[in-house]
Parts: sequence; C-alpha cells; structure tokens
Amino acid sequence: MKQGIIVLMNGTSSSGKTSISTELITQKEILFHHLSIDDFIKDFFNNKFSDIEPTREVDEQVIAQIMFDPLISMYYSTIKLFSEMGLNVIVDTVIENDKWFNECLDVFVDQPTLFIGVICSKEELIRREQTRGDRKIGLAASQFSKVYCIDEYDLEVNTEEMNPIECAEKILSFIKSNKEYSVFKKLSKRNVSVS
Ligand SMILES: Nc1ncnc2c1ncn2[C@@H]1O[C@H](COP(=O)(O)OP(=O)(O)OP(=O)(O)O)[C@@H](O)[C@H]1O
Repeated sequence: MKQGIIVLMNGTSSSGKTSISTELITQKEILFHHLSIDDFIKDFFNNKFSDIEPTREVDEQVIAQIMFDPLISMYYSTIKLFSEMGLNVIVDTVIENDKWFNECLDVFVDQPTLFIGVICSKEELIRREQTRGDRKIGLAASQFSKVYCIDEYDLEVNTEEMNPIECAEKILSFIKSNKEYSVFKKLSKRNVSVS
C-alpha cells in the first residue's frame, strides 16, 4: 500500500488556505483528511485539561512557551503517521519560523509531500483581514516577508487570480498528473533560512 500524500500549503493568514482546504475536502475524487494546527492544539487542551482546576494562575504566554514547540513536533509527527497509514492529509501552515520549518523538513522528507505556495499580495491580504474581522489587524502583513521568502514550490496558487474552487482544481489536476513531488526533498538538502 502507498503512503498518503501530504498536501502542504504555505501562506500567510488570510491568503486562502482554509478556503482551498474546504474545497479539497468537499470533492469526492480523492479522499483527504484536514489536520489543522488550530484544531490540533484546541483538541489537546480540551482532552487533557478540561476537568483540571489549577491551584495557581499561569500566564497564557508561559503556557505557550512550555507547550508550543512540543505540540508542533507532535502535530508534524501525527501528519507523518497519517501518511504512513496511507491517508492523504491536507496541512495548512504559516511557515515563518526557522526551527519549525527545519523540523517539518526532517519529519516529512521521506513522505510524498506536495509543497504548495498560496500566494496573495500584501494589499489584498490587508483588505481581506479588514473585511473578515476575526484576525488581528496587521497579522498577515507581519508574516508576509517571512512566509514568502520561500519561493520554491511544486505548485503555486494565486488566490487573487483564482477562486478557492479553481485553486483546488489546480491542485487536484497536479496530483492526478502523477508528476513527481521533488521540491520538498531538494529543500531538505539545503540550509534554508526562514527568520
Ligand atoms: N481565492 C480567494 N478569492 C477571494 N477571497 C478569498 C479567496 N480565498 C479566501 N478568500 C477570503 O479571504 C478570507 C480568508 O480566507 P481563509 O480563511 O481561507 O484564509 P487562511 O489562509 O486560512 O487564513 P488563516 O491562516 O488566518 O486561517 C476569507 O474571508 C475568504 O472568504
């Protein structure tokens, strides 16, 4: 049995990753599981701590410092496990940190990883952020140069030029073409700096 495909989408907040993921899940030709980092972290805390009453207050930032890196490692390992079990996984991520990116490369290097750039201009990101109103204003702009300094992908989708359905169709036709997913393996051999 073949390993599952990891569809790894990189783009800033508001670039359109979730919208594309939804379209990929909706179509029925290829079955995908969507592992979102937000859901993964929420599930972890809900499962482990929902009925625990702390006897002292711990600042949110301290919790993040203690838990975030190990949870990210666990998240990547879970994605790899899905792939090993033959399940196709959609991963939408904001690669803005050297440490996580290098770890991601290490963990996924032997999996079929389709690396996709979800591209959008800063002006449009700012406009979307204002319209949606559920993200901190300035978040996308603050991520922009870090995320888009990576410019080597198996495939790019420009969400200003295409709607989410068209982006999902482009990704599906790439998968169905049976082209090799080579970029992620090449990146792993480099000293990539995302800071
Ligand atoms: N291709 C597109 N064309 C026009 N608008 C889009 C497109 N894709 C997404 N949007 C709009 O942009 C906003 C953000 O989309 P989405 O939630 O998919 O982004 P995201 O990258 O997952 O963001 P985040 O990382 O903050 O969760 C939404 O209001 C959505 O309707």
